[in-house]
Amino acid sequence: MLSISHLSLTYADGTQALREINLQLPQGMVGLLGPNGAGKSSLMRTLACLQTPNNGDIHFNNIDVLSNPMALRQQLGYLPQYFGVYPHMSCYALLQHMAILKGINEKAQQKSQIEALLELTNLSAFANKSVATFSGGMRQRFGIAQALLGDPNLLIMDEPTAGLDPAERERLHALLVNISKDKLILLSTHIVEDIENLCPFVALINDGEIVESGTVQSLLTPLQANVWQSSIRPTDTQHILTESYRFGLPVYRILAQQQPCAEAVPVEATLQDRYFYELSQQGIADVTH
Ligand SMILES: Nc1ncnc2c1ncn2[C@@H]1O[C@H](COP(=O)(O)OP(=O)(O)OP(=O)(O)O)[C@@H](O)[C@H]1O
Repeated sequence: MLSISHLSLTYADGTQALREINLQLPQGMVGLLGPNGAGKSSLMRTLACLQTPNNGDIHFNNIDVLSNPMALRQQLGYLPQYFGVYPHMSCYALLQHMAILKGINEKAQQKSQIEALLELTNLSAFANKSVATFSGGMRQRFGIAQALLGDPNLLIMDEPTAGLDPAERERLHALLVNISKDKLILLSTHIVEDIENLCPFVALINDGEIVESGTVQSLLTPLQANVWQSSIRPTDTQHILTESYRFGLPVYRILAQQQPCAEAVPVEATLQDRYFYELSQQGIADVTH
C-alpha cells in the first residue's frame, strides 16, 4: 500500500536524518518505533510531503508521491508532533477553515463532518472555545480531529498519544482501531506499549535506518523461549535487556538460552524486549542463534 525505497534526507546543517530507508507498509495500523532523534518525525514529514528528500521514491497505492504531492494530499491526514502557534479562532471555525483547505467546500458537509469529529474527539462542549486557550490534551485531540477531516486513506500521526490522560489515550486507541480497517495509519512513538496495543505491523528505526520491520509476531519469534525475568541482577550482566522497576522493586529482563540465575523465570518475549535488543545489539552477543 505504501512503498518507500532508498529514501534519504540530509538537513542543511549536514545532519543525515534518513539513510536509505526501504519499507513496504500494509493497510491497517503500522507503528514506527524509535528512540529520541532516530528520524521518526523526519520520515513522517517527508511522507506527508512537507519536506523533500535528497533521494528515493515513495508510492502510495498508484500515486508517485514525490512527483505528485497534490494527489497524496487529497488522501492524507497528518498530525504533526508540534502545531506551533494557534490562531485565536474557535475550535469549530478553525476546523471549518481546515476543511476548506482540504477541499470540503459544501457547508452541510463541513457541518456534519466537524460535528462528528468533535464528538469522536470529545470536544463538542468546547466547539466555540478558542483553540489557543486549550490544554495540551485538548490541543492533541483537536489535532486528531483535523487529521481525520475528509476521511483520509493515509493517516500519519506523529506521537498521537503525547499529552493525553489515560482515559483519552484509551479513547484514541479505540478510535484508531475502529477506523483502521480500510486505511493505512502510520503512528510514531517511543512508547512501546502504544504499539503493542494497536499495531500488528511495526518498523523499528534508529539513527535514520530501519533496523527491523514486519509483523509483531515475526519480530518476537527469534526471542521466544530466550527471555527471562528476575528481581535479582544476574552476575553475567552482558545479556540484560532492560532494568526497570515495579512498585519500587527492580525487574530485570534477560536474553539467554539458559536460565541466567536461580531467580530467573522464563517469560513471553514482548516488543519492548525486541526493541531494547535491537538498540543494544552492537554491545551484546547474539544469543538468539
Ligand atoms: N530541521 C532540522 N535541521 C537539522 N537537523 C534536524 C532537523 N530536524 C531534525 N533534525 C535532526 O535529525 C535527526 C532526526 O530527528 P527527528 O526529529 O526526525 O527524530 P525523532 O525520532 O522524531 O525524535 P523525537 O522522538 O525526539 O521526536 C536528529 O538528529 C535531529 O536533531
